[in-house]
Amino acid sequence: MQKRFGNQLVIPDLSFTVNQGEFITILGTSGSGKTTTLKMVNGLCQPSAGEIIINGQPLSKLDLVQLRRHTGYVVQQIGLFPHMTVAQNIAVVPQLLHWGADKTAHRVRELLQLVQLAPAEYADRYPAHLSGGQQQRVGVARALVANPPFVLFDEPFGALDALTREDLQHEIKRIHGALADKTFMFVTHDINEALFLGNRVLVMHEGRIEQFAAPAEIVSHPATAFVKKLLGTVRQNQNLWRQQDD
Ligand SMILES: Nc1ncnc2c1ncn2[C@@H]1O[C@H](COP(=O)(O)OP(=O)(O)OP(=O)(O)O)[C@@H](O)[C@H]1O
Repeated sequence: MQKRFGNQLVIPDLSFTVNQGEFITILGTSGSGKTTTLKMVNGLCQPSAGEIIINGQPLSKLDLVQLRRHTGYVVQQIGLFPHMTVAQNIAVVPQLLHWGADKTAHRVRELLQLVQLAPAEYADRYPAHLSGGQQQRVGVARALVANPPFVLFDEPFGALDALTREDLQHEIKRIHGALADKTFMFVTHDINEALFLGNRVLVMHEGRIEQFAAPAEIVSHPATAFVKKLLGTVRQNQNLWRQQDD
């Protein structure tokens, strides 16, 4: 597919296939088109040319309710409604889908347990009374509530401190493992995060794919000069720390 904003060709040519149950990370520098790609998969913006096919069906043929069922979306800015409790925030999509009160309450409890926020303690709190990491856990619960086959993450841990971030990286990997059939697509500009989380990593640069492969393959056989340079930044950091130790 292709994406153009005005006369700016942001994504000249992008084509890839994701299998059900994969955890794909999309790694790239700022402005490489990662968010735009995710938004096209989510139906929030349309490709200028080309098509996204889900299980043989073009995404453009789905209506709004089908789209909401089809994807969960977690973003860095979290976007929890401040005047709603944690439980009410998680219940937004069930309300849109007209679930009954009992089914919704049961599902909210189940999700809070999955993201390891004790329902008795957290269900009735307001977002302002949660840490950034806890808010992101609620964001993940909200994205999973309607059991979508796809869950998209746009730099969800970007604003968190290093330890909370590491904690949530392990959590999200555990959650993906616990929900065996779900497809996760996770945008990040952090190479360590991309290599740790993804079973395959899609490396993007200027709207094109530089490499789409398993982390071990990327590390041992970087396909392009750009990928080599990215890997080089990790080694450079390691060298920096070593110098600090001396
Ligand atoms: N609605 C829009 N109108 C015009 N240009 C846009 C729009 N959205 C994105 N762009 C441009 O498209 C390019 C890719 O943006 P995108 O947000 O997809 O990059 P990204 O890889 O996610 O970057 P970052 O890591 O900084 O979020 C950028 O040059 C951006 O300025």
